[in-house]
Amino acid sequence: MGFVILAINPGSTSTKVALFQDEEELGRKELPHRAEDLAGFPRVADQKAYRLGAIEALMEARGRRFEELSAVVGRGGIVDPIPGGTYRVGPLLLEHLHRGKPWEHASNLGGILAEAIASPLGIPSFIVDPVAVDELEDLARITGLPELPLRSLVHALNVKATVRLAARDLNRDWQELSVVVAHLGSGFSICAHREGRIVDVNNANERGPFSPERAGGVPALELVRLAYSGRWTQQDLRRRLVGRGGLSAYLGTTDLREAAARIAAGDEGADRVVEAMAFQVAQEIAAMAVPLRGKVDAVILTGGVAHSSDFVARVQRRVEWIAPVLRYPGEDEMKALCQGALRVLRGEEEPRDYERFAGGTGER
Ligand SMILES: Nc1ncnc2c1ncn2[C@@H]1O[C@H](COP(=O)(O)OP(=O)(O)O)[C@@H](O)[C@H]1O
Ligand SMILES: CCCC(=O)OP(=O)(O)O
Repeated sequence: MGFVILAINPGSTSTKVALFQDEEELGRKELPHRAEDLAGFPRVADQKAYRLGAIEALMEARGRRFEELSAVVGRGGIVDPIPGGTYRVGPLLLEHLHRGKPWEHASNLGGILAEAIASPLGIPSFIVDPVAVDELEDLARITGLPELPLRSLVHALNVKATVRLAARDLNRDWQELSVVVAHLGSGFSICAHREGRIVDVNNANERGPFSPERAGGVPALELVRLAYSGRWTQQDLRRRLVGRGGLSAYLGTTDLREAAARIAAGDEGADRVVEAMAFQVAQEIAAMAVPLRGKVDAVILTGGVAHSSDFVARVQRRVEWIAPVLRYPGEDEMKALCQGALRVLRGEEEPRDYERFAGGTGER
């Protein structure tokens, strides 16, 4: 008898749901949420009942029952800084997923929804490698202002799943590898991954290259000037930096495919912006070779943008002097969630104890 696992991955405009029998995927569906349906909820956690209803309707429509499940696993969100791994959703973790501090992220709902389904059934609920994973080396935290230390915010779920894939392909143990991983999605996480830990990262919302929807690092003093110009509310400026920055700000689209079509039609401005994005990605990759002391087994490109052979080539020609470039386009976070739950259910890995790490700064 194997395990039946429901995986839930909430994003800002949809909830992805997948059902697995062990590693075998039985089905998956992306449930879209219209902006007007979410607009009535002041806080992300307030969407719990609404999204739960959508998942219940999907299960019913597919003739599946929650009672078949062995466990429910959700993408985890912004909680206290914690090391990577699979965490059982207990009372403190649940409280912190609801709290959404210092800001809210849709993925906080993953653990909340998993717990809401699992708890009445008496089965475990988990989160795996949440965006709050913090395994940084101490030096990486120092920014130049003690009151503004680097906070680790990273696409840890896909980063770690991709390192495991690369290790398999290189015939190595993933916990022995030293690699630079660039997760290139709507936001970019570029990190140094050494011996199983993300020892440095740009922070997908605040530093490093611009991305399809995020501004990345911008001139700090000019940002202060904008913030006090009276032309921006805090919320609007945040949205400009994370959501309407990067490609969106320059080209009015977050879709690299649309940018590519414009370039193919001779748009030199679009070409310049995409080239700049690749240049900044390469710069950040090179920077991440430093914490690895130049001993880099591979540079790994993953995420939706890695589907673009043109973009990969623009980055590759600037970084191939560092190490061989491996490409794992897209992501399979649903599978990664299932695998994280399975490792614990099968006793291959101990579940992590959130209480043990909560309340810390990430330094350990
Ligand atoms: N086949 C593709 N070719 C080129 N770009 C792609 C392709 N698929 C996705 N992208 C680009 O990847 C970016 C989104 O990446 P994705 O990993 O889907 O993001 P998210 O973080 O929203 O899950 C968008 O700019 C999109 O245009
Ligand atoms: C900030 C790291 C997580 C993140 O940005 O996720 P999304 O790109 O899915 O919003």
